[in-house]
Amino acid sequence: MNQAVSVTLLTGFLGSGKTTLLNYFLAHCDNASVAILENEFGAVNIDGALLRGGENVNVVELSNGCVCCSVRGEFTAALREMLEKRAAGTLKFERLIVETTGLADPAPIVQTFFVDEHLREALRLDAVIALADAEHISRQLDEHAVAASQLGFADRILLTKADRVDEETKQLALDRIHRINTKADLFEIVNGECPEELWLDLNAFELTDNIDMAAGFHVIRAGAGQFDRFQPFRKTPVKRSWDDAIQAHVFDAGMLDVKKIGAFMESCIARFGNDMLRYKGVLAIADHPQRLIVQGVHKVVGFDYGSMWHPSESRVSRLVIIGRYLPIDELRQEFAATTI
Ligand SMILES: Nc1nc2c(ncn2[C@@H]2O[C@H](COP(=O)(O)OP(=O)(O)OP(=O)(O)O)[C@@H](O)[C@H]2O)c(=O)[nH]1
Repeated sequence: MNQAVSVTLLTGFLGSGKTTLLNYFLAHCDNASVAILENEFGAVNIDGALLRGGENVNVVELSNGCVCCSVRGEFTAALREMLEKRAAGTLKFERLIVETTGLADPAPIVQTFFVDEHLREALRLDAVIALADAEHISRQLDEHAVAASQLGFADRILLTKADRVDEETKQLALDRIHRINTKADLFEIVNGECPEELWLDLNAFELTDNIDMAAGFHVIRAGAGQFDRFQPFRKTPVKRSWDDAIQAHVFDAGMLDVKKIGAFMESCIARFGNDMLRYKGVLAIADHPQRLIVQGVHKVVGFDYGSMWHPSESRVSRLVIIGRYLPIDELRQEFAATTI
């Protein structure tokens, strides 16, 4: 049986540089056995034609709508078909990259990978990568709610086209992005030049025991061989703003009562699931030797016991919710009340 295929979801508003990034990757990774699922909004798929396909590259196109809404069934069907061909040996790929339309909300697409049992087994969603055009992102955020959703969902954000703007415009774009997503590391890339280590195989959806949150905000100019030279950009307190309603919230506590935390999660999801874009938690449960890992997208949630606590460790719980319009103070109180 084949191993689960790693899937990278590439999002970002229209013209943000998704195809350019893909082309750079395809041009520099000779041995990549990759399938690309392209979704173009409109009857003619232009991006598919713009991609430089190589011998090991399979481009599958989905047109006539956007995977997040009208063609979601087609999206699932296309994924299934690709997997069937892979199993039959007629389509060979070890990695799948899904390039969504610039108008797609990533939420329903991500959910597809959680909900569909067959896809869940065969595919492993690696990360959501969002591209943001330094020149236009501020205006796009003002005018299109989906642009904020794309950034809010991202595990990693790549700032493109900074070569086209002055330092002040770039700073404004960075501030704006940071207000929406404090969780994702941010890198600056120009013309798609990005080492694959920066956007592939990030394991962002792994039910791991570590939640590396709020570690700061890093910007680098990702040139050849330079990607290990991180330059911490800044750590500003998160400012709230009416138009950037998506926020990452971190909830910390000690040991939790399993029934209380279960009831809290259930009620939180029932009331606010639609506005909880993503959440992840590593929880310390009283009288249980293992970490409890929780992970979800909107109303789809999974719980799993992870690694054992070491006797010398202090058992602490951390839950991160990325969402919009959440009554955070109320949720903090409720979360705190689940401790023993
Ligand atoms: N100056 C500059 N131009 C860029 C950069 N990245 C992409 N572009 C250009 O921006 C335009 C749009 O890039 P695409 O890669 O087609 O953007 P996309 O996100 O695939 O666009 P959609 O498919 O419409 O969503 C192209 O003309 C690219 O050459 C960059 O870093 N700097």
